Amino acid sequence: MTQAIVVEGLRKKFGPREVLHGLDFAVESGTVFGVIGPNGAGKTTTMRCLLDIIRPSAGSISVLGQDPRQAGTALRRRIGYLPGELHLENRTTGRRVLEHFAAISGPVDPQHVKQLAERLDLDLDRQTRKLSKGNKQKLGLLQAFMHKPELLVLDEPTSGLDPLVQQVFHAMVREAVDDGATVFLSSHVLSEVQQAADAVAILRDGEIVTVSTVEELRTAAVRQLRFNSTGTEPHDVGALLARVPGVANVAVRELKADGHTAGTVEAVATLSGHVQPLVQELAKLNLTDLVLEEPDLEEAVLTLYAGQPPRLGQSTENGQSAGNGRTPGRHTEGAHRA
Ligand SMILES: Nc1ncnc2c1ncn2[C@@H]1O[C@H](COP(=O)(O)OP(=O)(O)OP(=O)(O)O)[C@@H](O)[C@H]1O
Repeated sequence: MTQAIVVEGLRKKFGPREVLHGLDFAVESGTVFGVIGPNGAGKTTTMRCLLDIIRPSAGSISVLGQDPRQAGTALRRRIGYLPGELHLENRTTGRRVLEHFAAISGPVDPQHVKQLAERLDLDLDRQTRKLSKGNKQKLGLLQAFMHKPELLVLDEPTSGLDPLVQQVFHAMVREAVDDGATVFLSSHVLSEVQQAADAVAILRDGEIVTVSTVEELRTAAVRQLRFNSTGTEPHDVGALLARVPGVANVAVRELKADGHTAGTVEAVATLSGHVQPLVQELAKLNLTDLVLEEPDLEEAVLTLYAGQPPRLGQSTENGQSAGNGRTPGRHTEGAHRA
């Protein structure tokens, strides 16, 4: 697999203040890579460096096999960029804006533009000054996708879009990837990224905290567990749960007993990590009810934002993910509460 983006040791200073502290990551071609981080983490700055809108203070960047600082407009044409804020002239229409961008980005099929506008439900003949925030965002998306670029760099792409249009956007991303494109997108909330991304990098204060797949975040997150069982004493249920790795916060109580037979035992606990060891132990019980809730990924990410250190020994001295954070597939268990 080739790599559409390779970033090594990326640093950016604005005046004396460094806001990116040596980022290392790579994005495999034909995948969706999401960067999430709170406001001010450095997502936009990273994207602007990739596009050579601003220049890094140190480090190297390769985009589609080229150094953006050398490659100029030829590389720019192969990229579709949605900036965080699209600056539009007031006295023009969406159609004129797209014509302007098409002149820069190269040949655009008018039929494709028409289809995208229809899917996004965007009136291209409306004056841009009359466009709502969501409609401006649609126009921004349209100009990023319209020339079928090899790489899409999308800064907070779902911002301002209603849920139906967000679904259209996710379909557009899937289709672009099916056609071989690579997508690099940012968000400050995981829920927007988790639907689209193969790999997620969490950026905090100009450093990558972790790069992992959504599946790994899911495994690292804490789930609530609740079940009822019959024919077992509460302390036996408690002992059984104590044997399961990742189970914590256990509370067991007997719901009813008739004096002759053991009643129903209700257990609540939290689980972080893999479910299989739990399932093996639970199979020994006579369950009458079982709920294992969806993991709270937002909470897992917020824990990482809050600066809880990684737990799997993957952190290097300078706080970055080990192995350059390059491989989707590594993760930390910083999200574990148990
Ligand atoms: N041109 C600039 N001059 C000075 N500081 C800047 C400039 N651009 C960004 N910064 C600072 O760099 C840091 C990172 O900003 P950046 O916009 O990259 O964050 P972000 O993760 O995209 O946040 P947001 O979600 O709020 O857009 C912030 O502290 C910001 O104030």
